Amino acid sequence: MTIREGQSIPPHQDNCFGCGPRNPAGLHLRMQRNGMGVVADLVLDERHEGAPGLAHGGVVAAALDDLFGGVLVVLGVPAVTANLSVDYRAPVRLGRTLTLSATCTRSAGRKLWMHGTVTDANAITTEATALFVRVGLEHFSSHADVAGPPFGDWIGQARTPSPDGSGASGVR
Ligand SMILES: CCCCCCCCCCCCCC(=O)SCCNC(=O)CCNC(=O)[C@H](O)C(C)(C)COP(=O)(O)OP(=O)(O)OC[C@H]1O[C@@H](n2cnc3c(N)ncnc32)[C@H](O)[C@@H]1OP(=O)(O)O
Repeated sequence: MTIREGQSIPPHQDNCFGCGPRNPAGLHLRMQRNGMGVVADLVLDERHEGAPGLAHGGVVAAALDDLFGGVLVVLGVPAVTANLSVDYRAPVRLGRTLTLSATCTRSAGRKLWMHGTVTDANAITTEATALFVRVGLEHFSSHADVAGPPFGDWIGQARTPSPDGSGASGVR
């Protein structure tokens, strides 16, 4: 599946907590391709509250983690989060239109390094880095049926890992 610049990223699957349209407890993220990365707007509300009037940090981390998963769709690389590190620079307020962006900064072997930010009115509130590790399709198919759309649509066309684990185009 080729996703053009500005085009919507399909949900990982309909019930994904981050981007699935069917998940009633989900964030319903809608991502678009931005270069070799993705961007999304997000408004958090009282369902996502931690301190009064502010977003729970775990929710913000989950949103960025899911955006990294969107970058994988752009790259066509099945991978999972091995490590996620979040710098909370400023409180994230509820009811604001937040801009989230994520990209892959580097890859080597099976490893991909991600970087993402949350901004509110152009000020960075949150910055995250993550290590993703490329996995075979059986990582997903051994737990559930992943043949159907939308998961199957794009994961079925993902490149199988090359012997050296490389193959993520557009990443260093
Ligand atoms: C086509 C697009 C597909 C998109 C995908 C859909 C996403 C779906 C939704 C997305 C939603 C959002 C995303 C989610 O929510 S993903 C859900 C949360 N993540 C998981 O559940 C992952 C669980 N963990 C595992 O399955 C395994 O531990 C993995 C697969 C990660 C590695 O186990 P595996 O046995 O396979 O590999 P390895 O142990 O030989 O390690 C390999 C290399 O990695 C290095 N390493 C490993 N761990 C760490 C670490 N913590 N810090 C630093 N380094 C680490 C390791 O040193 C080695 O390096 P090197 O020695 O080679 O240099």
